Amino acid sequence: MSKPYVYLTRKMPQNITDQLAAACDVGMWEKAEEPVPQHILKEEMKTADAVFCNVSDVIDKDMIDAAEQLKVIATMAVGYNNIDVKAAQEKNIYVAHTPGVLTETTADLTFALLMASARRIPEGIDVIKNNEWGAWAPFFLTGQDIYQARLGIIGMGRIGEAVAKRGTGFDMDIVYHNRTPKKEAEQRLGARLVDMDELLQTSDFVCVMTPYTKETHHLIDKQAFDKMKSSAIFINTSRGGTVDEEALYNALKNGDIRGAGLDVFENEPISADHPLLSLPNVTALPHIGSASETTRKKMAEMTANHILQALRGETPDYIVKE
Ligand SMILES: NC(=O)C1=CN([C@@H]2O[C@H](COP(=O)(O)OP(=O)(O)OC[C@H]3O[C@@H](n4cnc5c(N)ncnc54)[C@H](OP(=O)(O)O)[C@@H]3O)[C@@H](O)[C@H]2O)C=CC1
Ligand SMILES: O=CC(=O)O
Repeated sequence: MSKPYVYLTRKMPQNITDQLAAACDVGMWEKAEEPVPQHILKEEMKTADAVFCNVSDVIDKDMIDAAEQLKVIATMAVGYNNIDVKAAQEKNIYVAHTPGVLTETTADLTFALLMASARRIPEGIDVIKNNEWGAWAPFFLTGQDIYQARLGIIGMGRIGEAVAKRGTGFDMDIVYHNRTPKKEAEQRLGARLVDMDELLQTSDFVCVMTPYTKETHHLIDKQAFDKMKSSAIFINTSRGGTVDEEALYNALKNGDIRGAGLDVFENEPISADHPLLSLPNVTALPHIGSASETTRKKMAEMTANHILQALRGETPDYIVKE
């Protein structure tokens, strides 16, 4: 009997392909830093039993409908907005993802962005590298205090809570907005549920940690920036689409808010000539929230394991339920 066929959309380490090869025939896009072209992925999906994908692969209804024997789409990510989950469910195809394992690593990066933006660290680095460091000056590169500031978290889920926990170490006053209250987090972190307007109007740091859905598309728009304090710093490590980037650019340019720390963009990779990147008060990173070696290895192992589970006829440990 022939083995099931799994297709990996990026080059993965040998231990991962070995793990899969013990039970499957393995096909792989051999480049680690370049996504597989859509037409190749669609062709591979027609005959694959399993797909090992990531945040940059768009897996739409057409591709899912054309798949003849697909049993699982396993993404090496917690976010799955790039996959048409409904179309997969209609064909009883599992969509598996990697929640939890990347929570602390992503919270670390989110807090790093917050600190870098507040204390103008990229600008300081540029000053040194460009040989622009003159005499000590009383108000040179003065930033914003983090300790005892108000941290507003939109989307108090796994990562939101982990960011809030870091905030407690800085004696921050934590408020959050969610569709459902998080009583346990409130007690543990001293966080307070507020409505969106109060969060936007009173927070020193506004941090978005929701998934990207129809409901959160451009959740942070011109009206939202208008409500924020002119000293507010906006942090986004969720998905670029939760924010209207043109409104963000205008808010930063006009001084409606003080700065932004961004790990995600509407179009990734963002082009170097994107207007947002011309602003000194933007700290931008290339979607590296979960990018520690340990965490990425765990995510890859978890993804491979989900595939093996589905191909054995078991339900993968973490499937998306919508
Ligand atoms: N930059 C990076 O590299 C990474 C980015 N991410 C992003 O972070 C996201 C969150 O991950 P994780 O914390 O594990 O997910 P969770 O599902 O644990 O948390 C998401 C939270 O958002 C809340 N939420 C959902 N919709 C809304 C809404 N419309 N308004 C307000 N709150 C909302 C949910 O609560 P409720 O439903 O009750 O409202 C939930 O508490 C991922 O979906 C992904 O997009 C994740 C990892 C790395
Ligand atoms: O963006 C990364 C993810 O895991 O989601």
